[in-house]
Parts: sequence; structure tokens; C-alpha cells
Amino acid sequence: MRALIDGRAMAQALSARTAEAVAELRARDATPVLAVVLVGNDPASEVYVARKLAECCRVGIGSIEQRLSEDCTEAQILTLIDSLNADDDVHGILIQLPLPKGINAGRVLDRISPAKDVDGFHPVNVGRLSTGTGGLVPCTPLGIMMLLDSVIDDYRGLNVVVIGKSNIVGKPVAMLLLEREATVTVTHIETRNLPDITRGADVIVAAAGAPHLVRGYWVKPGAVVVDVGITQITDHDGRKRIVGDCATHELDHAKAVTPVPGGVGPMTIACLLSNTVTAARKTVND
Ligand SMILES: Nc1nc2c(c(=O)[nH]1)N[C@@H](CN(C=O)c1ccc(C(=O)N[C@@H](CCC(=O)O)C(=O)O)cc1)CN2
Repeated sequence: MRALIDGRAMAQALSARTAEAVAELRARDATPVLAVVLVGNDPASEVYVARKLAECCRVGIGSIEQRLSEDCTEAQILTLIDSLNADDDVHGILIQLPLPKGINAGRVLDRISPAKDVDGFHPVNVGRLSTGTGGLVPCTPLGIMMLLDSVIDDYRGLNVVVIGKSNIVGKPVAMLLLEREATVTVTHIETRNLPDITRGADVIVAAAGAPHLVRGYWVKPGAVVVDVGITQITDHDGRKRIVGDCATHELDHAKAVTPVPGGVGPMTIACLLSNTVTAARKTVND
């Protein structure tokens, strides 16, 4: 019964549309440019940043990579952001997370100009999202909605349970779902009787970062399950592999599930490119 929602294919299709939009902007001499800031050398962040830069290149978005060392000061990061904010040739600014210990991520993200905040993490964009008044929307939640839209036409009255209350995924996706008039319950790792709550859900968005948390008996037949978790585990035979928050092999009774890898992750990067075009278009049209 269960269908797999193919995030890689959907990300490719979105990036193809983004490439067309970039070509139109380039024809008007308004090439979108994304600045990607990497502080320190977290291995996973290195991989994601390399992928973001490669994808920019593939769709024709210009990119600037800015690296700061692990032991740089918060003041140095803020100075760099100020210069990118002031640069009219830069349309999007992304600070790869997590930042090294000792750096206040909130203060850093608050410094990005809301108009260039392609991650949608600035309080102005968070406020716009929660009031339904536009603004740049965080990439992972935007991607989740596109994946859900491929299997759900009408969200009105659907019971959606979000597991995870992060600013990057849980809270913003709850806002997007509320906008569509779903009935949204936001839960987290401290929520009591979680399986009792998820069993009533038409849609589950699992973003707790807890491998295989969501078991088969947590999910009612016909539910749609979006797996946002990406955790590297080592198997009993010593091999490393990526797993999500859901025990997908127990979800044959679901209507549709997103795989890990190949579900939400690829959409995150495709939505970043799309947000960069949105930010660039605004400077042309304003
Ligand atoms: N500034 C930001 N930092 C971080 C974000 C973000 O949206 N903005 N999200 C994550 C990391 N991330 C992008 O930055 C990201 C994570 C995973 C994937 C992905 O495609 N994963 C693959 C599986 C893992 C792999 O292949 O290595 C998948 O799900 O298929 C893309 C982007 C934290 N930081």
C-alpha cells in the first residue's frame, strides 16, 4: 500500500524550474548570487556547503564561499555579514549551521538582512511566516510542504502531528500547515504518550533527530509520514549508514512515506536555490 515520495526527483524538477528562472534573470543582467558562510570545519557542514555551491553552479546562480576558522570571534562573523548585507551584488546570505561553540547563533542570524535571509531564520521572516504575511520561508519546511502537496490536495481539518519543536523545522512547518487549515499538534521528545498522539494523525512530520523513533504501531493505516531525521549510525557489522526518525520498514500500512536518504534532504537544497531566486527577483522588481 505504501508509496515512496521521491524527494530526489522532486528536487530535480524544482531545480530545473529554478534554472529557467535564473536564465530569465541573467537575460536581464540580474544574475542571482548566494553567499555561503562556513565557520569551522564540521565534516557534515563541509559536505552540505560543497553540495550547495555545486548546485548553485548547476542552475546558473553565482556563489561566493566565505570561510572563517573555528576559533574566529563572533565580531568577525558579524563584520562579514555586514559587508555581505551592504553588497548589492549579493542577493542571498546563508550561514551554515551549526556554528562552533561559544558563538551565539541567534545574534549571528539576526544580523542578516531579512531581504537576503534565504534560510528564513531571521525574526522578521519568522514573524511574517507566523502571521501569514509572506517573507522568505525556511528551506526544509518549504520542501516538506512540496513533498506533502504531491499526495495531499486539501489539508483542511487534517490531523497533523509534528514531532520536534526546532526553529529550523518543527515550528515553521507547523505554521505552514496551520496556514493550510490543518489541525496541528506540535510534540517533542518530552511529550508524554507520544504513540497515542501520533496514532490519531493523518500526517506525521518526524523531525526529532531520533533514529527509528516512529514505529509501525505509532502510525494509523493510510497516514502520510514525512521523515526529516538524518542520523548516521554504525550497523552491527561496523558499516555506517544514514537512517531517519522512522522505522520505514514497519510502515507498509501508511499511504505514503518519504525515504531517508532521498526524501526531505534533497528538497532542502533545491528550496535554497529557489529562495535565492525569490530574493534576487525582489531586488529587480522593487
Ligand atoms: N543554514 C543552514 N544550516 C543547516 C540546514 C539549513 O537548512 N540551513 N540544514 C541542515 C543541513 N543541510 C543543509 O544545510 C542538509 C542536510 C541534509 C541534506 C541531504 O540531502 N541529506 C541526504 C542524506 C545525507 C547525505 O547524503 O549526506 C538525504 O536526505 O538524502 C541536505 C542538506 C543543518 N544545517
